[in-house]
Amino acid sequence: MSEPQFERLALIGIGLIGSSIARVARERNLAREIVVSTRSAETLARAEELDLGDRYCLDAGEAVEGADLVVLCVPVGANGAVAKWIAPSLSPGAILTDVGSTKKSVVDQVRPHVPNGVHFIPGHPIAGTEQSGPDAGFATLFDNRWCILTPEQGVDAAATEKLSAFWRGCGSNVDLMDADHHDLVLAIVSHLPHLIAYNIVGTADDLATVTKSEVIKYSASGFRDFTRLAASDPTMWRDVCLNNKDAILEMLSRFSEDLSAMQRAIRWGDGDALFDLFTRTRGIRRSIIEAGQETDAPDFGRVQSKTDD
Ligand SMILES: NC(=O)c1ccc[n+]([C@@H]2O[C@H](COP(=O)([O-])OP(=O)(O)OC[C@H]3O[C@@H](n4cnc5c(N)ncnc54)[C@H](O)[C@@H]3O)[C@@H](O)[C@H]2O)c1
Ligand SMILES: O=C(O)C(=O)C[C@]1(C(=O)O)C=C[C@@H](O)C=C1
Repeated sequence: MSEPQFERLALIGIGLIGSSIARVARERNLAREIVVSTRSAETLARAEELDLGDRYCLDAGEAVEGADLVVLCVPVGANGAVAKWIAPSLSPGAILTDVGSTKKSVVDQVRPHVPNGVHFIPGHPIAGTEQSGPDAGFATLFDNRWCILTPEQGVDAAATEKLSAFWRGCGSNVDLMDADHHDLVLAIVSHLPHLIAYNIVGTADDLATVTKSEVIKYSASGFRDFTRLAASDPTMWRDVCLNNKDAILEMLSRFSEDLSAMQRAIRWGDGDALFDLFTRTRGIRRSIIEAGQETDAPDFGRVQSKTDD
């Protein structure tokens, strides 16, 4: 087996994403030592039971001491406080990154705390599930998925390449882009679908005629796909909404316009408009499958694992 790329990997936050990184890093020898830190003693104990790391610390500052790679795996709104906490303990030359679903607000929160000589390179693996907590992770989560890095101008190119190689080691393809562009793209491909799912499941639940038992009984239909997304972690998605406000509002307003156009086509019996749209969207699904971006159908049999929040 080849030498690990990093001597000491510190994971701050050990939920779905942190524990998946721990598992893949261990399995593929990406770091010589893995240090795990999270804010609750109960979750940390569970991480230890699952043998996710080599050392476990409740103190995030202690966890990052001597680490050459530090990955923040906490809800996006928590990154500023964590960065402030760990900043005095970061080693010169270390790479500091994160996995947050939004990028501009993470940069704004973290950047002011980054000491000179530490390479801060924000990141986002476009891979996940509706589950959370340390039990939910798995080593193959990042296989064949994209990981987007948003290095700021002037960041050390060798550090960016080293982090890219780490994510390739995790199984991902890596793309680099600007943080604002990331937030706009993710608003449409990830954030809006989740908001639509939360909304449709909420609407169904509010309807007096659709009782909860009927929702469960008939949910082998398309509705079930929405319930999976709508089961995603409330803390994570609250933070995504609050931290990508402008791009999400822009996409919601475009979506509302298109929904009104569809409403109009239905009202006026414009079958051609509906048929053309449905044909276009079917083509998009087919091209995603051809590009190998769609793997298995969602596994509804997975057990819901718990998180500490
Ligand atoms: N779940 C996904 O599908 C997915 C995919 C890609 C990226 N992300 C991003 O990854 C990050 C982690 O998500 P996850 O799904 O692993 O969440 P998770 O709920 O499974 O784990 C979150 C971890 O952060 C810790 N934490 C929570 N609040 C904290 C706080 N205020 N201070 C310190 N630690 C705190 C928790 O104890 C837990 O260990 C988020 O920023 C999310 O946007 C999630
Ligand atoms: O597949 C899912 O369950 C996800 O929600 C994963 C998903 C996505 O929207 O694709 C969710 C948020 C992340 O930031 C990245 C990935």
